[in-house]
Amino acid sequence: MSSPQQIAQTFSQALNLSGSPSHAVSTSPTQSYLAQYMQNNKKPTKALKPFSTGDIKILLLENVNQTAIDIFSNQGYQVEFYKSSLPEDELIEKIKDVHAIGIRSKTKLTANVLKHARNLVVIGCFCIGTNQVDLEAAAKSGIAVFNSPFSNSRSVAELVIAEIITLARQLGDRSIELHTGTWNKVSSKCWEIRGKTLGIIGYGHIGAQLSVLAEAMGMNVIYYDIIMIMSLGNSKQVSTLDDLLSQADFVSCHVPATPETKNLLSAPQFAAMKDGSYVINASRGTVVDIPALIQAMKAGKIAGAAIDVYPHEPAKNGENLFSNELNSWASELCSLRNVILSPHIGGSTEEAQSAIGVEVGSALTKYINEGSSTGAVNFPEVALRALDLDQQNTVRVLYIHQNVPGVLKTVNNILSNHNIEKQFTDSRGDVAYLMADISDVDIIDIKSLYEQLEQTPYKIATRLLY
Ligand SMILES: NC(=O)c1ccc[n+]([C@@H]2O[C@H](COP(=O)([O-])OP(=O)(O)OC[C@H]3O[C@@H](n4cnc5c(N)ncnc54)[C@H](O)[C@@H]3O)[C@@H](O)[C@H]2O)c1
Ligand SMILES: O=C(O)[C@H](O)COP(=O)(O)O
Repeated sequence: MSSPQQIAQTFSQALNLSGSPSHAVSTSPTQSYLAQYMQNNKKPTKALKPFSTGDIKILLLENVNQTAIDIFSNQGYQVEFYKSSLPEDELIEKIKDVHAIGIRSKTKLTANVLKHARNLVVIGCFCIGTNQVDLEAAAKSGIAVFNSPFSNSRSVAELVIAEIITLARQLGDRSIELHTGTWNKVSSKCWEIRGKTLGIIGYGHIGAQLSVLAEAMGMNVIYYDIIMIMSLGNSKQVSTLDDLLSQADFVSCHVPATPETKNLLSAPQFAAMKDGSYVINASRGTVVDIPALIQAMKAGKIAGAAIDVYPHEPAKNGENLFSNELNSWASELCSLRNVILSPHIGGSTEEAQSAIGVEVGSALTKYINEGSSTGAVNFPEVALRALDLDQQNTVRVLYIHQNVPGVLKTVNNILSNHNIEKQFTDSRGDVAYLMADISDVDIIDIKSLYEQLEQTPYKIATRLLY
C-alpha cells in the first residue's frame, strides 16, 4: 500500500468531496496546476481540489479496534473516536461533515440519518451483521457499505460450544448458587454432550464452524438452511425446520435478521421441540420470541437457554437491560433456572476485533483512496489496478449513477477527448458504478469534466482522483 506522502504527492490524486474545507498540501505537480487555475479563474469549482489524506474525516463509534485507528491515522485521515454508539440527534450532527463512518451492531444508520450525511462516501460495519444500516438508502445516495464477513465467526462458534456444555451441566446455576455460599452438588438432569444432537439453523460461516467443533466433541449435527449447502464432516442437512426441531437436543440459531427470520422460534416451534431440549441464540434479537421462550421454559418443555442478543440492546456499557420498557420480559427471564444471558459478546474477542479492524479498515482506505468497491455489501463491485504513478495528468473518474439505459454513452462522450486507459463498470439493482482512468488531462479539463458529469441526468455521485 502507498504511504500517505506517496498518495498525496506522487499519486497526484484528488478526492472530490463537495463542501469539505481545503487543506491542500503544496508539493504535487497537479497542485501547482490548481494554484495556476485559481489565480486565473476567480471562482474555481468549490468541490474540485487536490486530494490530501489530511482532509478525510472519519467518525468511529462503538469502540472500533485500535488496528483500524492505526490504519486510518497512518493514512493521515482525521479520526474522531467514541467508545459507544451515539443517540440519533448527536449522530445526525456528527455525520453531517464526515467522509467515512465506522460502526458495529448498535448504530442505526437509517434513511433519516443518512439524508444528513452531506459528504459521506463510505460506511464500515466493523462486524458481520449489516441489518443496522439501510443498505438500499445508502446505495441510492452513492454510499458504499463494507463489513467483515467472517473474522468473528470462530469466536461465536467457540462461545456456543461453551454454552452447550454450560446448559447441559447447569453450570450457570451452580456458579450463581456458590457465589452466595450455597453448596448444591447435583447430577440429576445434567448430561454429557457426547452423542447428543445439535440442530443448527443457518449453516453459513458460523453455523458451519460450529458444526465442525461440535462433531469433534462427539455430537451428531443436523442443520436447516434455506439453501442447499455442502455438509461438513458427518453433519446432515434436513429439509424442514420442523425436521430439525423434532430431532435436536440443542437448537442454535445462526441466521441473519430478515423479515423471514423474525420470531423464527416462537410458541409453535418450541412446541415442536423435544421435551427437555435447549435453545441458543447468538444471531440477532429478533430471531427468538423471548416471551414465548419464557412460557415454554415455565411449562418445562425447554430445559435451558443461552441468549447473547436481544430485540432492544443498551447502547453502552453500564446501561441497564431492564430499564428499556420494551424489554419488560427481562426480569421474568432472569428468574428462570438454567438461563445464560450474555451482553452480545459472541464476536468480542481480541483476535476477532483486531482482525475485523484490519479487514474493514483496509477496505475503507482502498475505497477512499482508489475507489475500489470489491467486497461492498450494497454496491456494484468495481476495481481497477492502481493509477500509473509515473504518468502525470492521469485522472481516475468514479461515477455512480442510476442503472438506466444510455448513461454509458453519455459518459463516454464526455470522456471522449481523452485517452481512456482503462475502464470498468458494473451495476447492482438500481445503482451502477463506472470507474475509468483517463490520460492527458489538465486542470481546466478536470473542471469541465467534473461539471459535465455532475450535470448528467442520472448521476448519483462523482469523484475525480488525480
Ligand atoms: N452474537 C454475535 O456477537 C454475533 C457475531 C457474528 C454474527 N452474528 C450474527 O450471526 C448471523 C449469522 O452469521 P454468519 O456469518 O454465519 O452469516 P452467513 O450469512 O454466513 O450465514 C447465514 C446463513 O443463514 C441462512 N439463512 C438465511 N435465512 C434463513 C432462514 N429463514 N432459515 C434458515 N436459514 C436461513 C443463509 O442461507 C446462510 O447460510 C449474522 O447475520 C449476525 O447477525 C452475531
Ligand atoms: O454482527 C456481528 O458481527 C456481531 O453481532 C457482533 O457485533 P458487535 O461488533 O457489535 O459486537
